[in-house]
Amino acid sequence: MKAGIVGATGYGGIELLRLLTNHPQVKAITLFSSSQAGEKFENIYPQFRGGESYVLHDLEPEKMKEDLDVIFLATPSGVSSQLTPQLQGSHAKVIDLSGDLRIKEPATYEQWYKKEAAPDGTLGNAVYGLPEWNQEQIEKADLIANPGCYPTATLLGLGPVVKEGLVKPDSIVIDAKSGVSGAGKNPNPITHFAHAQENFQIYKVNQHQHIPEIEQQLTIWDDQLEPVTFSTHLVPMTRGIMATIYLQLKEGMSEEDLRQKFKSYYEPQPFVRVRESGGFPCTKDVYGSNFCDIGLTIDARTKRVTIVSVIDNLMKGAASQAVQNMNLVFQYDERTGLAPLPVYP
Ligand SMILES: NC(=O)C1=CN([C@@H]2O[C@H](COP(=O)(O)OP(=O)(O)OC[C@H]3O[C@@H](n4cnc5c(N)ncnc54)[C@H](OP(=O)(O)O)[C@@H]3O)[C@@H](O)[C@H]2O)C=CC1
Ligand SMILES: CC(=O)N[C@@H](CCC(=O)OP(=O)(O)O)C(=O)O
Repeated sequence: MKAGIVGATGYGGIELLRLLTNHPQVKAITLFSSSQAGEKFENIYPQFRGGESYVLHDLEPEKMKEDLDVIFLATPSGVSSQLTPQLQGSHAKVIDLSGDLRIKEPATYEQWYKKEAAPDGTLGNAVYGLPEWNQEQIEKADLIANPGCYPTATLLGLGPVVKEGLVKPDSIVIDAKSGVSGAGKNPNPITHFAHAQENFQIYKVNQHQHIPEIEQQLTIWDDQLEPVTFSTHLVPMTRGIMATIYLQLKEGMSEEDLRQKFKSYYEPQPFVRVRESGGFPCTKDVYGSNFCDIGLTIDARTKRVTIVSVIDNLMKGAASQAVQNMNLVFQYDERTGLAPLPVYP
């Protein structure tokens, strides 16, 4: 199979290249760059020296869709909405890592992203690529909207309780934290080292663009749910997301019964690991891997449920989830090429 990566010089693109070079079904990889075509990849990222040498290519949608079997778009929002329509209509499958194709309602996308939405024909074809919950649709898809990093951690943490209609509709609060690589390779005033190190900052309060993505999936599972409170914080670490989720159940339930529900949903899933009683994951438990680890408890005093869900934002939150989706689309075992265990410490 021949794969292409657009935005290969970005953080998501680099991780895709690392994964695809170790994928047994991928025989050729072409890298595209909007700013550095003609440059050798290893000259920009010397850590890739010693392996295959890649030259960055100009984007030529007509040629790309004829030559390639799968095209990953690891580009900022606003790119895929314009580029994907030009890539459709061939045998090539497209997997978009940006937020452009996740929100079904164009006006909602435009409200939260402040950008023009993709055309209806493109949005209508895009399948939300959360493999643990959407496998059947993904297997038939030509176009995948790879979930956002925060939504991946949040939705995997909420799926088993929301899908069964167990949650009080107005009770969900999501307190999320991310490492700095979540913001991509270009520093801004918040992610600049001198500001971010030894600092802890809340940002985009009640305005984060992942809110509509999270609510869209939650209301597919339970249409009675009301808007959620979702807060994001920047942590001075390179990778990792922790979503700490608080909610109330409609009816009393023992912690063990709740844990059993999570286990029965996720036992068949190779990349979601549910902790035993008293166990809560930290971000280093999944660093560099495609795992999502989940811990949970019920407070005996308040009856509130606390669910903790961690992922590596560049892996399960972006590149490795995209490869998991590619595996499902091409009918490979979904674990293919995703062997890496977490890097620790
Ligand atoms: N970082 C993360 O943890 C996650 C990121 N995402 C999403 O994935 C996407 C990629 O993120 P990330 O890799 O972090 O971002 P980066 O900013 O690190 O990289 C994006 C790359 O896109 C390319 N690019 C920029 N403008 C254009 C353009 N107009 N046309 C084509 N290519 C362009 C650039 O490469 P070049 O100049 O070589 O073309 C750049 O290296 C984003 O949409 C992001 O929101 C999703 C989940 C997690
Ligand atoms: C730490 C940090 O800044 N993270 C980014 C994640 C952006 C992202 O992944 O954006 P899309 O999924 O919408 O493409 C943020 O919170 O905006």
